[in-house]
Amino acid sequence: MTDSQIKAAALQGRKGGQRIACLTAYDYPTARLLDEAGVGLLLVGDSLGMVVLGYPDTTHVTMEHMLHHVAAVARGNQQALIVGDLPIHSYDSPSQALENAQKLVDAGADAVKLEGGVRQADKVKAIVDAGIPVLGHMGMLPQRVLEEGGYKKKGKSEEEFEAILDGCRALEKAGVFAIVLESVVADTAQRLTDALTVPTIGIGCGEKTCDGEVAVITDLVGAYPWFVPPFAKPQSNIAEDVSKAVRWYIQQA
Ligand SMILES: Nc1nc(=O)c2c([nH]1)NC[C@@H]1CN(c3ccc(C(=O)N[C@@H](CCC(=O)O)C(=O)O)cc3)CN21
Ligand SMILES: CC(C)C(=O)C(=O)O
Ligand SMILES: [Mg+2]
Repeated sequence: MTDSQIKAAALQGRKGGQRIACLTAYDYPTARLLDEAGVGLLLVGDSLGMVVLGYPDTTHVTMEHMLHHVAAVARGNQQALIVGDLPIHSYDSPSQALENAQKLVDAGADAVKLEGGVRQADKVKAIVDAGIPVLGHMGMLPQRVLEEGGYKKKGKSEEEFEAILDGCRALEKAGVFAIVLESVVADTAQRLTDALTVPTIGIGCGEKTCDGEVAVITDLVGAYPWFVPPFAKPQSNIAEDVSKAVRWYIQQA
């Protein structure tokens, strides 16, 4: 087993046990701070398109963007498992998915994540068969925000629960080591967590309905005040600190 596979398997082994705390990171200083604080999984999310690059959503993110930020995060990290998001249209076929997953790994990622279930199972299998760990992502899929006309909660009906479960089961079968559940109503997220053999990692799924949590680092520290999802629980206000420091600087210059 490679180092990356060992780390992914260790996280997978935490199903129902020690909780999994994950955060996004997009640059060297943040990766270094989070790794040194003991975060076990650093996600270089395509959310960087919004909170770092200023695009209105994640559909503008390219492989070039991802490679640039994965490399920076890898330079700041020692212990954590680094997961790189495959951006929209970088995994339209199994061969393209594998080629781009390998590029993320060459840039410093240990694993990759892609959005969707049944339709993506063949891509996941191609990547896993090549020895690269894959994290699944179900529920609300931000790369489909334009088709869906917004960010909508998922898993509100029995049919939606069944559809998400089918997708998760296809991902499990294809070999993912865990699955991110995004914006799934709390009781559905809990039922999915109970039904699956791999750990679930929740965002916007309520309190402790999953085996772990992931958050966008700028939401946690209050560094991007212009788009904050309703479930964010900011623990500091970096935006205000920066404004204050800069106003002081202008004043005394
Ligand atoms: N800064 C930031 N934080 C994130 O968590 C995040 C991003 N950006 N960009 C990519 C996606 C988009 N995310 C979002 C965006 C909006 C909602 C939201 O408005 N949720 C409502 C939906 C209610 C409905 O069903 O209509 C909610 O109440 O949860 C949730 C997640 C999560 N991701
Ligand atoms: C919100 C997480 C799960 C993500 O995919 C991202 O940050 O891009
Ligand atoms: Mg993402």
